[in-house]
Amino acid sequence: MLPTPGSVVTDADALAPHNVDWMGRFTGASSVLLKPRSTAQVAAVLRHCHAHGIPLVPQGGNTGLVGGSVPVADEVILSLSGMAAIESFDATSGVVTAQAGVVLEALDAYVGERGHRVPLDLGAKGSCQIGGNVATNAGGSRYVRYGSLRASVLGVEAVLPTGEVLEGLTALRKDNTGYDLKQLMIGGEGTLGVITRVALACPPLAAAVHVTLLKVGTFADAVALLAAAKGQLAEILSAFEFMDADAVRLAVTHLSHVRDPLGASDGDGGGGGDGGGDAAGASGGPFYVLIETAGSSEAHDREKLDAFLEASMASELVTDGVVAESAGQAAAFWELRESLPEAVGKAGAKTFKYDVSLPMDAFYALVAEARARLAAAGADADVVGWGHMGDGNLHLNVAARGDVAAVAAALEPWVYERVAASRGSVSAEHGLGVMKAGAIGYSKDPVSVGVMRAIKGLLDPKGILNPLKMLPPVGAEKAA
Ligand SMILES: O=C(O)CC[C@@H](O)C(=O)O
Ligand SMILES: [Zn+2]
Repeated sequence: MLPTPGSVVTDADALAPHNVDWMGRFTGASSVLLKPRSTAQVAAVLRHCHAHGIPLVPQGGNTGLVGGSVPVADEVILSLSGMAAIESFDATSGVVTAQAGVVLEALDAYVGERGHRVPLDLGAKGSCQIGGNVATNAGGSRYVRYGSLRASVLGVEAVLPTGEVLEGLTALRKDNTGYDLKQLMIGGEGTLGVITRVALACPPLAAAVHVTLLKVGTFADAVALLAAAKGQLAEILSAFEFMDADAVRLAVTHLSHVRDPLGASDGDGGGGGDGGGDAAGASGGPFYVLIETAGSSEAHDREKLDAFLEASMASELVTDGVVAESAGQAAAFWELRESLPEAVGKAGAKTFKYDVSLPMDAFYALVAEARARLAAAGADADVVGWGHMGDGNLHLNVAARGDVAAVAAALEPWVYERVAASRGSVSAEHGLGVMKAGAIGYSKDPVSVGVMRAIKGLLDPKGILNPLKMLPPVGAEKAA
């Protein structure tokens, strides 16, 4: 099969952005990128690589945060960007079938024009691709409403490391015939197969969407607000996003286009510096909560939201808040929330990121303890927390300056041990990639890791597909 023009890239400048992740933290040294246009071409590449023992790394939008989509050494980069067709849409079921390289935002726009929405939304939507989203089982801010992609992805076509094609592109809602093999591809981080096409169930577009930004004084109040939102907003709740005051401060300080709509009225003294050991700083308060509702009736939804807000104000759970009165204002609230990864990246020489699931009683305690630990170590760092609180998913971020090695030593393995002690997950939604492969043992028992290794060995006997991602070399995992 002759390569089509542009499907083989060897020019060093053209390769450079594919050899490094977007945060600039993981760099590989691949000398070739392949850009197949069809499943048959992907299969041909994998057959060849399998026969000759050539390692390769699948790459979508390369927006991941754990170094999962860049080479560790000189693996061939297999880009799915050349497979970006939306192939079909079923107006009755809302099922869209698309090739792996379709950009999430483009897919959402396509189904949006047809009265539906993709059940996944995240900050990187402008460049991440649906194949990568499925391969990493990306979470994002609509998870609280639509749940994991594992339920919304109805079918997956994937090429196995041997070059065989797993023909799983069904659009069936129910299918209990045999093991559900597509689940190995969803969240498999490209270690078991290369996803080439997906069938995704998209819920109806909401006729009424409301976005509100609220401020609460303590983390306990944020927890109570979440319970109230789940109870009172119920089926129209479509996002419950949490940000601490220091995260918001970093965004407005480092990003000129971002504003804090509640900033001017910050009269409770906690929103200023990064703590310095005072009580407000140690607790991290105040906290911001972005709530989105999405439903079918403007009047009904607004009535529900207003009743919820009145009750929350009356009970003094909420100290301040604003409801977006235009689409532009709603977008600005989301911009504040989605700008946090970029903001924290600008605040220090090195950013440490921990994407964890924790029970509510340990959720913000992790941020507060990390802050106290680093202060005690004399570190020059901003310690901030935000996340998808409705799903128990915290993003602990540390922007470190000065002696970053000392910061690393203070954080690891302490963070992982702390999460394991709470029976949390050390990888809630970003995956393990190369960054956290060695930490798998903090969240999975040895028997589970052994079964994972056996599956990997069965499907990829030569270990060519995305090596050193997700599963560390035998014996290299740290125990809980
Ligand atoms: O940068 C992070 O830690 C989280 C990124 C993303 O998952 C988010 O929810 O903002
Ligand atoms: Zn997230």
